[in-house]
Amino acid sequence: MDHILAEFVDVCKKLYERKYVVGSGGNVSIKVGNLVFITPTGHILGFMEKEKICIVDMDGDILKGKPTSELNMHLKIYKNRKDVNAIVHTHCMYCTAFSNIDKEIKLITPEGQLFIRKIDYIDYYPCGSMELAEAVSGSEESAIVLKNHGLVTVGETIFEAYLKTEVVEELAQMNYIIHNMIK
Ligand SMILES: C[C@H](O)[C@@H](O)[C@@H](O)C(=O)COP(=O)(O)O
Ligand SMILES: [Zn+2]
Repeated sequence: MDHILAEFVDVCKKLYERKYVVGSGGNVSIKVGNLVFITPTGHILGFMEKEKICIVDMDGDILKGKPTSELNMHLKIYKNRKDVNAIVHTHCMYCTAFSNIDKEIKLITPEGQLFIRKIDYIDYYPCGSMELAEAVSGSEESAIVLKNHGLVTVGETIFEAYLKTEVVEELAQMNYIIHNMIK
């Protein structure tokens, strides 16, 4: 378990380092059996420590700490998708910018084709709301862009969910560059 939590912390720090989140934005979770290990609300991912990781059971009972305000979103995704054991939510700037103008991100790179079957797009719902949780957990895709908010990627492992965040944000950047080159 210790090494799993160490990987969790590493991913949180990398998300912050790569500027996929700033401030206390973003949240991460992993499901191990009936338990969900999840980031605390209002915490800066760049300073995550194992001891700060919250624990919630799949019924939503909080066993440790004060979990993210997006707890319902994480739990609903786990309940709806048995193939998912890890969730990464970030505020990737290029993805979010594309969502603001309702422009789809084309899967133009080999990684995009290989790792991202399709990107789902959902409307804006208030952060932490049950509406947001319902909308995101209703997707069958592994990359979901939240309008004017950010990105959620899911995977069997935390590294798979993390990798998809990197790939989708790179796709968004590449789309942006190409769009501006042909102007
Ligand atoms: C406004 C919130 O920061 C929202 O963006 C939320 O989705 C988020 O990313 C961080 O919220 P927590 O600190 O509660 O995890
Ligand atoms: Zn957010």
